Amino acid sequence: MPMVGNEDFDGWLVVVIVSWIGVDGSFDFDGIVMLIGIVFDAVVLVVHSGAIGVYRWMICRKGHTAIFAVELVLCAISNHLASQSQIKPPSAGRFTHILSVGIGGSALGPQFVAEALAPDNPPLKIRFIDNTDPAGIDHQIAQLGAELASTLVIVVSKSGGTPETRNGLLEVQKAFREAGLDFSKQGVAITQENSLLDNTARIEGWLARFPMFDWVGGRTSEMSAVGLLAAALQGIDIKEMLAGAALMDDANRNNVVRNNPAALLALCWYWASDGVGSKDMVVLPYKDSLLLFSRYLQQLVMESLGKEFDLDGNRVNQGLTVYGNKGSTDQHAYIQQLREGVHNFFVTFIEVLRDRPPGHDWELEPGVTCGDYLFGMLQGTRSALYSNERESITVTVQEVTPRSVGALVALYERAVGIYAALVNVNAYHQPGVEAGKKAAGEVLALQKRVLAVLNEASCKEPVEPLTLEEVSERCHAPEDIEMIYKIIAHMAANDRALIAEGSCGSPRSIKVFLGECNVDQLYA
Ligand SMILES: O=P(O)(O)OC[C@H]1O[C@](O)(CO)[C@@H](O)[C@@H]1O
Repeated sequence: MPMVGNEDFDGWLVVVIVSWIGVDGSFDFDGIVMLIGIVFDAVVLVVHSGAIGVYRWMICRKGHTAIFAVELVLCAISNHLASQSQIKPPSAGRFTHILSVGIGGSALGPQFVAEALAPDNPPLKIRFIDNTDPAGIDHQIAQLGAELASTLVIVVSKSGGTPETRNGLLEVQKAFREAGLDFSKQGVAITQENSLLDNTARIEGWLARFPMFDWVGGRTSEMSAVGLLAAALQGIDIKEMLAGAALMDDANRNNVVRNNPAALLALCWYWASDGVGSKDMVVLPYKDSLLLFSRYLQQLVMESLGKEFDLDGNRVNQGLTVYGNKGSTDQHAYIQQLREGVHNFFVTFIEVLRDRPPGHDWELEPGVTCGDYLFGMLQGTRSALYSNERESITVTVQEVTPRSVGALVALYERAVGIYAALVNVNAYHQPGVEAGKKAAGEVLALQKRVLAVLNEASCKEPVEPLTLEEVSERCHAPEDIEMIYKIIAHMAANDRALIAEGSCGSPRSIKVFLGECNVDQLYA
């Protein structure tokens, strides 16, 4: 079990300990050395392509335009914070809450960092709307209750046009109207200049707008305004986060691969999954505050690496599946299968050495603390997996601080870039997501046609309930009959269509109509 690592970066520690089972129990370091050229060519290429969130690398290069962009955001955030005492909601003494509206890369980083680093009693408590689930949105708004009046709403969307985020915004604005509040006095946008969201915020005169730059990817945006504004408002030291990320970036520029954490990590992934994603990455932080790290990594890794084609246009269907929750909790859920079942994974243990802040520990039995149990569970699971030839990587941090979290974010962002270069895919686009978005748009368009047909039949005297076949024929979409059934079942469950005969459990039995005739034909 070789051990390689980078130690003691200015008071904090990141060690990558790699345990693996080669055929002969060893690792081929010559193999790594041969890969350095590829890795570093790739890193340079990636940086030069500008298609990234590797802006910290750019910061070091004085004179690069990116430095101005990044400093602009930091400056805007600092100015905002400096003047925070003067910025008050119209109907409350001060802001007490943040409601962050965004999805994917515009939510996962801030969620992870809030869970990892927000103090127990932050100056502003954060909540998230990260879906277009009406009940989920209602829940967040209901939980805020009267404190909506002292809530800062941060709407985050790089593109400024993501439907879920737009819907969240519209729902929140409705809640503000119903509470008699002026949303524009409490709304902040983080988005690309001139996006739909940017224009909306500008025209409606929102409290503030922070820019997001084209070269900052959504899933690599935690260290941009996306992550930093919310973090700063929660009282998290964002300069320390940036310092940790910068230190990690420095380390990752080291062209001795065994001293380069991101290259090591990427090579471990490559080795463990045969460079084709043959094994899943199970991420197990042994620390409650890092619970959301695996969810954050799931997008970072899977959206970046899960690609149909490589850069030469070959169909490769690449990717690395990521899942995980936290240890030792997961030992009582699925570790049984990891130890003894199908061997289709490798584990990443995230180990945190500091159990509690200094002076707070106590021994719950002679010589043993609660944290010692957590430590023992991690080490025991790691050894048990190893003894059954299950590979694992251990990333160790001294403690969970803004600095180490910044370093972790940078470590994985860079590792993803390097791995993408190794397997020759573009880590910085997501063409596959478009297919689902397009199909969702088509479903909504079909729903409008269904509504128009049902409306017309419901306006007849007497009302004409229709079978599914009749609806699909009148929609000129017989091939979409299954989707039409789904649409009608959904509308019926929400009292927006009525079942005259039959039941949704037997699609061919149903006859459907609308409860009322809409003479204005709004659905057409
Ligand atoms: O920040 P936006 O543009 O709203 O996008 C949110 C998320 O949607 C995606 O584009 C995928 O649909 C992600 O890459 C992104 O993080």
